[in-house]
Amino acid sequence: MLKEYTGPIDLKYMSYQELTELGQEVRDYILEVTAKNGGHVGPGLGVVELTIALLRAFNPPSDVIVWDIGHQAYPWKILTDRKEIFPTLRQYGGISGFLRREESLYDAFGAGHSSTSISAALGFRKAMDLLGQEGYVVAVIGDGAMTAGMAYEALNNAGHLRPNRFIVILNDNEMSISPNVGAISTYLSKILSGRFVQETRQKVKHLLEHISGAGRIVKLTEEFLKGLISPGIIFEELGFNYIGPVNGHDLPALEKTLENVKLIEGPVLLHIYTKKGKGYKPAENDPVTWHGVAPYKRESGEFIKKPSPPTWTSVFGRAVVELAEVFPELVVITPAMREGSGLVEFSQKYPNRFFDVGIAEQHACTFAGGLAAQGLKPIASYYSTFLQRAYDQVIHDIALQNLHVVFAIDRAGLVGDDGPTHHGVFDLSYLRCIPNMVVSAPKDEQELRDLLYTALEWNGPFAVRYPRGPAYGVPTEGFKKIPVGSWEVLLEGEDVVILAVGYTVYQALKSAELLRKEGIKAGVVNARFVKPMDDVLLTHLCERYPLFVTVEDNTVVGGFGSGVLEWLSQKGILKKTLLIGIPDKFIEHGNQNLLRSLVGIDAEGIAKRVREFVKKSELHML
Ligand SMILES: Cc1ncc(C[n+]2csc(CCOP(=O)(O)OP(=O)(O)O)c2C)c(N)n1
Ligand SMILES: CC(=O)[C@@H](O)[C@H](O)COP(=O)(O)O
Ligand SMILES: [Mg+2]
Repeated sequence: MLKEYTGPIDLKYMSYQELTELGQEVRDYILEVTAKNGGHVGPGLGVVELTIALLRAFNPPSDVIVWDIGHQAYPWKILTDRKEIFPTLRQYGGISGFLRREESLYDAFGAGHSSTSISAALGFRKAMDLLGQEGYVVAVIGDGAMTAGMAYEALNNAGHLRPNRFIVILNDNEMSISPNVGAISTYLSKILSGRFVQETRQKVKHLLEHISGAGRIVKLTEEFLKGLISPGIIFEELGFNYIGPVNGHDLPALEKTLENVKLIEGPVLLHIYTKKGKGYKPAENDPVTWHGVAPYKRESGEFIKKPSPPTWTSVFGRAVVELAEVFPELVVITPAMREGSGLVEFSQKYPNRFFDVGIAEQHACTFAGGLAAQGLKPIASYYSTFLQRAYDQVIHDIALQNLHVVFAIDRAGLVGDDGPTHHGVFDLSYLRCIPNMVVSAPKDEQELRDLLYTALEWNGPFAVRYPRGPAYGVPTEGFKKIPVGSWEVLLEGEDVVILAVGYTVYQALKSAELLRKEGIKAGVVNARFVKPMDDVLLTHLCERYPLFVTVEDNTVVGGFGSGVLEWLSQKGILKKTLLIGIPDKFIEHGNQNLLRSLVGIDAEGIAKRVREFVKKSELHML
């Protein structure tokens, strides 16, 4: 089926039996490719029927389908126009693991971060109305993504605008990455389990038994009018027509529902239920692990493990468990990233001190602010890229009030296969400019532990950022307090000094070795505090070295290097300075180390730039 498949038009002429076969082949293909490349497995397997139904009931690209996040859209890629190039998924130069407008006309709106689909779809709808364009607009959003405020901002606006031909499909698999959390998730589960209807019957029975005469009729009518009987009361009250729940793996039922929904006036919320990982037993049985995976053996579902040092994430996870004993006031908050942030052990050992708040980065931050204001020591754990969502909260709710919130920022720098939506390459720039904020990055595992300890001993907002992937395997023990703002000279030199941050420190050290073989004596400094900087050491370095180089895995725009230039300017010092970091453009997806080498922040790249810099300065070309 899939071999001969040429595009969505084919789907319209297939029988349900053929479509079932095709669906199976799509699942096989996803498994074949992700087994080699890694990627998001469970989410896509769960929406194969939905994708087919959408492509049969609608006519994209003139009908607009907006997928939330896009991590579930592998079937969409295969069945629209990327069947042949699907094996390049998440490879450098290949197709993205998310949807991107530049990749295909079928990808109406790019994403990677969650809960944007309803807003974007509403924008499409209004634009099409104003331009007099026909067609339907559909947003597909998961139950996890429905924990984010942005989804409700959009529903609120849509319920007010009440557009026609506007459909939100809530794909409910009762999972975020972890099992989904929150009161809305509980409410949705109640609908799926049929408990809503049962409980409603109980309430009606109670009314019938306990209220008599005319009062009974009035009360009953009232309750009916309040919409007590509709399982989708929340959505109905927001101005949507609620339809569901519908089995999202029953293709004929799904398709028929979509055809009916097309006829309804006003916005529609179609609630479907699906199984994450559908059709692949390992993923069905363990949807948390199989949300997103590294390469694996398809037959057994075993992971292909290469020996490597512990990840930065696991070092953080262990550290917080130990720190919880030292600091009884310590509490940890995650916006839906318990597993990815290494917090499973903490959540199990200290369930009362752990808060998964759902995909709610803004709330997580201000919630941490409240906890801190009342005397606790919150660690707000974020992926760098997702902290972007909470920028105003960091400034307005935390820094302005100088509250003691520790921001543990994982996935800083280039993350690799997820690409530009997920690279954490802006945090140094966006945090450095906030008053009261301490911004730090460890060179290795022990320093990560020490910085976390230092942060908990501090009093005010304190960020510690560290990269994705394996650290170095340096032995770790205990915790020590590091003087805030202090840097560390790792290697003395003469010709040039390299001031490096976080991941780039060891790369700078290696580059200095390479340069030494060529007669260039480079000093290396671990600039573990991006803010405040080491005033005393910097003054000394200015006297000692004719040339400065700064290195960071953050954008060069407004990052650490810019901070050094600001410092020099404030002191009135003219110093030839080279800034090495992520260039001012979005970096594509691909292997993490490949990307690091392509942007020149690995040892060879740093050595090359420093060599050219030193040569130019010798020739007085600077
Ligand atoms: C703003 C933001 N925060 C966190 C994430 C990480 N993340 C990716 S998928 C996901 C779970 C989404 O759950 P759901 O929407 O139900 O989709 P499912 O994976 O169940 O299909 C999370 C938390 C993200 N992509 N964006
Ligand atoms: C889609 C999404 O946002 C997450 O699933 C993300 O891909 C996880 O990344 P890590 O693999 O770095 O945890
Ligand atoms: Mg889900």
